[in-house]
Amino acid sequence: MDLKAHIRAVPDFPKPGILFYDISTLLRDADAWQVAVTRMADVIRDYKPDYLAGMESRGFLFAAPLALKLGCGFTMLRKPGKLPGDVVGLDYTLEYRSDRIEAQADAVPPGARVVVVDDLLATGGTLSAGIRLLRQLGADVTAAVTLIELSFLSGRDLIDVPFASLLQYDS
Ligand SMILES: O=P(O)(O)OC[C@H]1O[C@H](OP(=O)(O)OP(=O)(O)O)[C@H](O)[C@@H]1O
Ligand SMILES: Nc1ncnc2[nH]cnc12
Repeated sequence: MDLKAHIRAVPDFPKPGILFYDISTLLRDADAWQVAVTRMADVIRDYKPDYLAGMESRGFLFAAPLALKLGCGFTMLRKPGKLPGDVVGLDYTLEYRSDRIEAQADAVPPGARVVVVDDLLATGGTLSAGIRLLRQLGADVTAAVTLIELSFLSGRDLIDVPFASLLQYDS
């Protein structure tokens, strides 16, 4: 199946000059979503994760079904103020804004093998922050995987673990 045929490119969203790769059209098609998850699972399985960490929010749409399929736990890396209990956070800077992500302090046990999952890699800021936050918790981050990679932004240069994407775009 050609998964790219299920992703809609929307010009000038959310601001002029940005070509937005919209996964809504893929999620609407049960077969396409299933194929995407199955192919991502085939990549992730080799890293033998104990847990998958999903980046809020679109990352959850892949990380959660992948965790069920692979039989591992799922933990959420969330935008600030969403998680109850003791949390650890990390501030990071993107191309034109700064942001913060948080995890529960007991999200994964020290030494756990964790693969970080998101829908899309652009500048790499979000995924790289997720990796650093998990390391603060003592996790062994073994890989990072996304459905989409915007190769022209070279975000993978920021990712210091093995990185794989299913679909690459050059513009
Ligand atoms: O590689 P980067 O430049 O960091 O960009 C990629 C991130 O941007 C999008 O999330 P967004 O912040 O738009 O949030 P959402 O998932 O809640 O839509 C996307 O889902 C990735 O998480
Ligand atoms: N161009 C883009 N399309 C969809 N999601 C994004 N997140 C960051 N850049 C994006």
